[in-house]
This record gives sequence, C-alpha cells and structure tokens, in this order.
Amino acid sequence: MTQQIQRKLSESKTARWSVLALVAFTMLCGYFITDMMAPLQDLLQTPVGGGGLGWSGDDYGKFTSAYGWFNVFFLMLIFGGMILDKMGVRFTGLMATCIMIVGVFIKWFGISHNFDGATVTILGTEWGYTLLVASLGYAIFGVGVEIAGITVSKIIVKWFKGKEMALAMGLEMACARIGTGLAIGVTPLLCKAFNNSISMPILIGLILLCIGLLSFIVFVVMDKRRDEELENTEEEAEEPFRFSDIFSIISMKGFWYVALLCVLFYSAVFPFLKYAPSLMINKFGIDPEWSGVIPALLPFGNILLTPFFGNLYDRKGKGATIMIVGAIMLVFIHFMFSIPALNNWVIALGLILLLGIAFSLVPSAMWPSVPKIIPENKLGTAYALIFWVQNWGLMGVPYLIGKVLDKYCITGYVNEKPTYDYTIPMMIFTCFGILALMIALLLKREDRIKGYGLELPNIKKPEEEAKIIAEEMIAEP
Ligand SMILES: C[C@H](NC(=O)[C@@H](N)CCCCN)C(=O)O
Repeated sequence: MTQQIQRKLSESKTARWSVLALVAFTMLCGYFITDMMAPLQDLLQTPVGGGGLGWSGDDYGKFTSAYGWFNVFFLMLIFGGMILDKMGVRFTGLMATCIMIVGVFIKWFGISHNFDGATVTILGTEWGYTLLVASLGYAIFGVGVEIAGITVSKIIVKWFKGKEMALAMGLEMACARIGTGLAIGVTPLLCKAFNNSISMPILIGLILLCIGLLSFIVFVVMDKRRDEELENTEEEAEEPFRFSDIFSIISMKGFWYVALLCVLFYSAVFPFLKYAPSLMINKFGIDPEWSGVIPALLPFGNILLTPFFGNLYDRKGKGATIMIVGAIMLVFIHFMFSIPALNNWVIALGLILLLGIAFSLVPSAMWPSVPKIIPENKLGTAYALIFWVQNWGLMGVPYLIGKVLDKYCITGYVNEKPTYDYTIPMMIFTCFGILALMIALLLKREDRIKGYGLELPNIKKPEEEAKIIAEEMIAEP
C-alpha cells in the first residue's frame, strides 16, 4: 500500500517541479550573495579618500577565502552533512538558510562601518576591523550556503530518484548560476545607483535572502505533507545514518575521485570568477564599470547548458565521458587566457563562452553521479565530504591568487591602485585543469572496474521500473 502511494506521489510532476522551483530560488539568493563582491574588487581596492575601502589584493584574497574558513577548519560542513542525514532535509535546510541570513547581516555591518580605521594583528597579519568583521560574516554565510547546497542535492534525490534527476540538478544549478550572473553583472550597477555604496548591494542581498527563506518554508510544508502521506517520516528512514558511515564512504576510491575532481575543477572556475572582472580590466583593457559583463556570460551560459547536459545524461548516459570532455576544455581555456599576446576583448568573450560550456558539462554529470556511487542514506554525508574537500580549494585558491598577484604580478600603479599581469595566476588555473583531467580519466577507469553505471542513463525504462516495484511489493507483504 505504502509503495502504491509513493508511486502515485512520485508521479506528481507538478509537485516535484514546484519543490524544485522553491528550493532553487533559495539557492539563487545564496549564490547571488556569494559572488556579489567580485565585481567590486576594483572599488574595494580604491583608497578610502576615493570612495573605496583601501584594501590590497591580499586583503581581497583574505576576504574571499573566508568563505571556507569554518567549513574547512571547524568541519562545519561535515557536521552539516551528519545533521542532514540524522535530522532530514527540512530541519537542515531551515537551519542553513538562517545561518546564511546571520552571516550576511554581519558582513553588511562590517562593510558599512569604518571602525575609525582600527586594526588588529591575528597570527602575525594585520587586519582592518572592516575586513575582519566582513570576513567573519562571509565565513558564517559560507557555512550556511554550503549546507544549503548539500541539502538541496539531497532534496532532489529524494523527489527525483529514478526520474529526471540530472535534469533537475541541472536546473537547480542553472538557477544558482542566475544568482552568480546577477551578482557579477548587476552589483556594479546597483553600487553605482546608490552613489558608489558598497554596503547597499549587500543589504539588497539580505532582503532577497529573507524571501529565499520564505520560499524554503513553503517547501517544508510540501515535503512534510508528502512524508505524512507516505507514513514514512524522515526520522523513520529504513537504514538510519551511523557515524561509521563516514569511514565506509572515505574508504571508497570512487568517492575520492569525485571529491578530487570536484576540488580541482571548481578551484579553476569559482576562484577564477572572483578575479575575472579584474582580469578583464588589467589584461583586456575593459572599463571597470563594465568589467563584470563578460564574466557574467559564463553563469548565464550555464543556465541553458547545465540542464541540457543533465537531460542528455538522464537519457543517454556517458557521465564519465562528459566529465573528461569538460576537463579538457578547461585546460585549453585557461591556457589561452594565460598567453599575454591574446589580449583582445573578443578573445575574452569567446573563452568565457567556452568556459560556460565546460562548466556546464562537468557539474551536470558529476553531481548526479554521486548517488550511483554512494547509498542514499549516506548521501548527505557524502555530499558534505565532497563539498568539504572542495572548500579547501574555494578557500585556498583565492588566497593564493591574491598573494601571487601582490608579490609577482604588479606592473605599476594608476591612481594609487596596482595594475596586474595575470599570466601566472592563469597558469596556476591551467595546472588545476590538467590535474582535474587526470582524475576524470581515473574515475572513468574506476567506473569500468566497479560498475557504478556512470556511463548509463539515469532514467529507468518503464519495464525496469515496473520490475523494481513488483520486487518491492513482494518484499513488503
Ligand atoms: C552544486 C555546486 N555547488 C557547489 O559546488 C558549492 N559547494 C559551491 C558553491 C560556490 C558558490 N559560488 C555548484 O554550484 O555547481
């Protein structure tokens, strides 16, 4: 009987696509705030007298890397994954969204106060209070948005397993990319509209996130209703999560290949995006006000392509091959960016569009591949562990690039602001691409050995599904 209800509910397309829209909107808000400071790097580095905050490249690198501080060092993401598997998607998602709100509020507070220019020395480095408070806020926000990310992945598996799972994940990522695209493209305009205010766009982000919380609350109501109908609450999951599951996950080679591919690939994209507006100004001579426009095309390209490739994976399979193609493209693109003579904006445009394709290929195949390697009751923890490994890159790479820029890449000063040569940073990103390619090849090999089914379609044919249901009904008299 339970299975029959489950079947009926899982057939309700409207319900599951509405759920997707609700949680994807929350993620859109989260990603908007994650990336909104990138196009303001130039203004942040403008001296205080000129209306900026007077940060150095190193300061900007520190702030950007704060995103991963608590996730990486205090293992917040891993605790988040454990909470997710123990407490379920509703509790964890609400908790994560509230953490995001607190973090953005603190970041806004830090940026909108100058604390009379006071500084403090931590671990031998000097921090202005504005930088420190804003970074702390961003670090707290980073915990929230990452836990929300794993929660949403689990929600999609819960509602879409055996259906259009990769398409749904692709669409969720597409919405998240709208957030990134808006952050990069629109923030400088918002800033200008409010008299070059850096804090005002953050406040707008905060308001948007509160609407994101409301959207998640509507999801909670729907999800609760579904579980009540199924007479199968999250707390009564058949095989609850055990602490020892962490060890069983990390003892799998397949898990490590996905985690390493994830950290290497994403380290060459998200941190790159944080510096892309500055690259456009320094290498391609684009006006600071418009420096976000070309980079913003990357996430907007993802909006169409990630669901497209997700759908392809659902129907045709070839997940491991898709990841290899994406990694090859990544190497080519960053290598081209690193060549100093290629400095025409048309080349920047072409490369960003290509990066949009590469950055659609890998995520659209990688995330839906995780449930093929890891059992569902350990999925929250597995996604959390993958995100944790990835956060080392999201934290460390912007910091590294900030240091490299200030130490090796300054070519001069204009209005007291440094100008940079981006050759070395782009070569660093190319190296990440090469390593990602090697791991993608190893993953395909492991799939052949272990038979995870990464090259197989996700959508089960009706005959196969009928067989599974019949087997389940026999097992449950
Ligand atoms: C689904 C995936 N999300 C992540 O990888 C997050 N850990 C990183 C979020 C960083 C946001 N700038 C994705 O967005 O592809």
